[in-house]
Amino acid sequence: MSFDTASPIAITLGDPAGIGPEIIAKAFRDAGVDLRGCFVAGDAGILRRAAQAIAGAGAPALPVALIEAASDAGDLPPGCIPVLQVVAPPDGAVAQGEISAAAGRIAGDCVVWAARAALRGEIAAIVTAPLHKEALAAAGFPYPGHTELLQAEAAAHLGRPLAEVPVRMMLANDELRTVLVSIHMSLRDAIEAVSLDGVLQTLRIAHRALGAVLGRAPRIGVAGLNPHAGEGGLFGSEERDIIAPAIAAARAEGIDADGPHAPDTVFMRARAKADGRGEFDVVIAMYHDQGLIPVKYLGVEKGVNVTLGLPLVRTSPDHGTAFDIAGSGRADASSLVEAVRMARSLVRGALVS
Ligand SMILES: NC(=O)c1ccc[n+]([C@@H]2O[C@H](COP(=O)([O-])OP(=O)(O)OC[C@H]3O[C@@H](n4cnc5c(N)ncnc54)[C@H](O)[C@@H]3O)[C@@H](O)[C@H]2O)c1
Ligand SMILES: N[C@H](C(=O)O)[C@H](O)COP(=O)(O)O
Repeated sequence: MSFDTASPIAITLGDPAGIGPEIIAKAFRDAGVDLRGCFVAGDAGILRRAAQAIAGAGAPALPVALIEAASDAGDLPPGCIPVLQVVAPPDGAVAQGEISAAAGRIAGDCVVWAARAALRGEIAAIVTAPLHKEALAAAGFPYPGHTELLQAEAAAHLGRPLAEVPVRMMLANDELRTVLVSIHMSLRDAIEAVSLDGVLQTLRIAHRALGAVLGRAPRIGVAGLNPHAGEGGLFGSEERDIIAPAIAAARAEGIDADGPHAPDTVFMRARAKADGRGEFDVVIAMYHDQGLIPVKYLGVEKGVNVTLGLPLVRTSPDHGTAFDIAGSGRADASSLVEAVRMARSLVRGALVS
């Protein structure tokens, strides 16, 4: 699939009770060049409040410019926040730092709007500001996060069952990438989800997506599930019975997969060294925290979340709604700016199926 690199990029508002609107306002203020051609799919009033929060009470804030259509985003000069009003304005001010169904509804509706616009080809990519999963659930969305919501929107658009549009979460910074076998589920369920099909599908998706970006087969390191990758069966059998056969099947397809490796050391082996290369281009992690802790630990300001397998480009900062600092103006916008940069490079390289 090819993408129109001149098309605008939608940044979804995120949960208005969290730091999403503030980091968006900060990104437009401090990284105007990177944000050219981007617009906010959201609510103008919430963005005005966020712009004021980062400016400080009484200080002049970055103006919000309402646009009529996504295609107007590229016409605006830097020094403003282009907003397309895609939701009804909330009744009254949304309380910051609190979970609410109303805030979850606004956050979710903005993502649905952006997903449909991207699937219709009206925008080049989606960059999602963080939403709160409990608020999303309180609003009645039957998805744990963006990834699953976007998968459902894509499947509906393509007229295919969900299982035929498999997606995976990748977290990446300039030193390390990881792709997860399973995402938002309990640890018990995640252990059950380590299946031959699930690991093999993850390897295929990572191979295809990263191959498009790197221009060669990625070197994929596969983590085990158990301590020391099972220590020869002493600490578990999933490596021998499930993960190793999945790696062998992938290798038979020409995928450069290696492992299973001890989960506590495979990430340091993959991490880029001074020459910019690590032993692996990406690590396949067996569950959410196994993969995300190493990447987030390298710096919440650097990581980018990318959904692999979608027929659209979607990136996101690697952090959440940070209710503890929402409204203070202290939130760091770097990861959002990285997510915009990553979205642009993916639009150019088409890291999608
Ligand atoms: N892309 C997303 O939508 C996304 C990503 C991760 C978490 N979440 C959701 O966000 C909610 C809160 O999650 P959490 O508390 O576990 O993680 P969090 O990332 O919101 O916060 C963890 C810590 O990091 C700090 N922090 C986070 N982002 C920051 C930034 N940009 N600048 C400065 N400090 C920052 C917070 O203040 C907090 O101390 C949950 O509902 C979670 O599911 C959403
Ligand atoms: N798993 C992600 C993280 O911890 O950063 C986060 O929950 C976002 O997930 P979605 O992109 O599916 O909303």
